[in-house]
Order: sequence, then structure tokens, then C-alpha cells
Amino acid sequence: MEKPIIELKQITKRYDDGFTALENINMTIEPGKFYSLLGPSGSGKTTILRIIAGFTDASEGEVWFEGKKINALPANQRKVNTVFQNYALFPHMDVFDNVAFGLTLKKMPKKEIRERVVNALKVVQLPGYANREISELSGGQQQRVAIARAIVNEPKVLLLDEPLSALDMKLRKDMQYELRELQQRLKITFIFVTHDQEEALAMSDEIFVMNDGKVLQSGTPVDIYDEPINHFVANFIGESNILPGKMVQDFEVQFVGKSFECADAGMRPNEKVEVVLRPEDLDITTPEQGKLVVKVDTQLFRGDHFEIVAYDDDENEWLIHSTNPVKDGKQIGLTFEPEDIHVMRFGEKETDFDARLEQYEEE
Ligand SMILES: Nc1ncnc2c1ncn2[C@@H]1O[C@H](COP(=O)(O)OP(=O)(O)OP(=O)(O)O)[C@@H](O)[C@H]1O
Repeated sequence: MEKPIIELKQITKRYDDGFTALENINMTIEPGKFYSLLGPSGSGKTTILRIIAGFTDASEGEVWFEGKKINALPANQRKVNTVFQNYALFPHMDVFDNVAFGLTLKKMPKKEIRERVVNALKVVQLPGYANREISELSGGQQQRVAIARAIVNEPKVLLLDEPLSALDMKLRKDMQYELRELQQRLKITFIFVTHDQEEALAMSDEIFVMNDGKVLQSGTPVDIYDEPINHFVANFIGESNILPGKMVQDFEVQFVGKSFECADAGMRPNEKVEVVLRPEDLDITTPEQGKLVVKVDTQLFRGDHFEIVAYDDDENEWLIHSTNPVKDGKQIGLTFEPEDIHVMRFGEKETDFDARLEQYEEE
């Protein structure tokens, strides 16, 4: 592991009205990586950015930057810059003055300011826009000006608070590529706040999934998608079939009244669990060949696949993705591989989960 650039150690934030917005947050941020804070509205994502930027103090805990504790360091002396959701551009200034603003405040020589601004506008692919008024720019262009204004200061860390939320779907997708590409080119650490799971999965090296002021799980997009730690993460990070079950013994789990081979081990015999099966991991076959039999209720065409809703005999709802349509009302069989079954403990904490994985890997 690289030396961390930022560490949050046991951060708790209580606002003046007594509301606890963050509880015991630990985060390790390595240089040059793209991190996302993913969670529903109110989960505390913005509060974390504000604490890192120095706009808000933590009630408890420590903020470290490059091996030094910086709780007391004022915002303007931290080597981080923030891009806000509404861009916070100055409408009465042109693009050049907006991007130059921070450098002008620092009283940098004019020539150097000009060089840096021109370069930053090149980086965000807006060369030649220096003299445009902000009101003459599209949403995506304004977004890029906001990013240029942040990177012109050459920060080591860029904090981005839902910077794409005001854009329409097409532009948003384009900007996702651009931002990711920009981050890889500049090798700045990005901490990106979003409540959009697809966006977080597509862009990040690592994701922190948050709810109610806590980090529920952290890891690479693939880790989190494939091994969600609990019901909330499984649901939030993509569409899932989540069923109650029982771990019969190592590598054998029971749900919907049947036993299945699975890839999980290390739990108590007969321990109650929840089982996740992703819609795209379910294959359709004949009822005779299926591990399960369900009856198709409805389906929607989603462009590159059909989303099928079906029910088993116990009235459990099943979501299935298929490249081929099936007839409504038809009985179909479902198959899946042992490793497609993701077993979660009830109320599991990340540390327990890590311990279980380690134990499993040692075996
Ligand atoms: N100044 C404040 N005083 C009291 N409570 C606050 C204050 N600022 C934020 N909160 C509360 O703290 C919680 C976390 O807010 P925060 O803005 O960090 O969430 P978020 O995950 O970024 O949400 P969103 O996606 O809606 O921006 C919310 O319940 C919010 O109402």
C-alpha cells in the first residue's frame, strides 16, 4: 500500500442542534486514486468533504494529511480544492477571471496566472473560451470551468460534491468519462460524492458506501458489487434478489426451501443469513433443468436486455436480466453457479466480514 495522503481517524460530527451527522468514520486515502463516497441523501457525504476541506471542524477524531495532523489548519492552507454541485461560478466575471480568481487572490504574478489559466482551460478542453461570459456557456461547459478553477491551484486532492447532478443524462455520461480521464492524466487524488451507484461503480478505484453517518463498506467497485456486506449495500449498489436463508454447513446454503452449493464458508451451522443473487447471474432454462422454477409476470425492454419479473411458488419476487424475451405467464427454470450466490450475515459489520474472508482464504 502507498503512504496515505489523507487519513480520517475516528471522526464524529455532531452539529450544534445535537444531530450526529457522522459517527466514528475511518478512511484511508492513497495518492492518485479516484474515490467515491456513495450513499443516499443525508448519509453524511458532504459533511466528510467539508471536514477534509476545513470548512467544518470534526467534533471528535483526527484529520491527517501527508503524515501530519491538520485539524487546526485553516481551509486556505490545505492542499485540497473543492468543486461544488452548483459550480459556484461568479456570473459577472468571464471564464478567465473565474479560473484566475484564486491565483489573483494569492497575488501571483500576472504572467504566471495567464500561463496557468490557459493551461487549465486546455486540460478541460475549453481552449479559446477565456473571454466568454459564464451565461453563454452550457451546463457541461460551466462544469468544466469549475474544474479548471479547481485544478489551476494544482491541488493534491480534488473534492467533488455531486458535480454532475445538474447535467442531463447524455452530458453526464460524457463528463463521467472526461473526469475519469482527467484524473488519470493529472494523477490528482479525487474524492467524489455521489448518490448514483452506477456513477460510483463506473468511475472509482475505491468506493465508500455510506448510510446514516456511517461507512458500511469500502472496497473496489467489483468487491462491493460481488460481495455486498449487508442488505442495504446489496440493494443500494445494484438490483438484487435478496432472500432469507440458512447456512447448512460450509459451502451449502438453504433458501426457498432448497439446498444449494455455494462458495461461502466459516459460518456457524444453521446460521441465519441473507442470500443475494444478481439478476444478470440468473440464466433461463426449461423448468425441468432449472435449479428453481418461476412464473413470468412482466418484462420491460431496457435497450440492451429484458428485465423480467417472475414469482416462485412461495410468492418470492425474482428479477432476471435476459437478452431474449420470454412469454408472460410462462413457467421457466433458473440456473446459476455456486459463486453467483452471495451469502451475507444478518447485521454484519465490515470487520467481521474481513475476518471471515481471511479465514476462508487461509483454508
Ligand atoms: N449545519 C447543520 N446543522 C445541523 N444538521 C446538519 C447541518 N448540515 C448538515 N446537517 C445534517 O447532517 C446530515 C448529513 O448531511 P450531509 O449534507 O453531509 O449529507 P449528504 O450525504 O451529503 O446528503 P446530500 O446527498 O443530500 O447532499 C443530514 O441529515 C443533514 O440534515
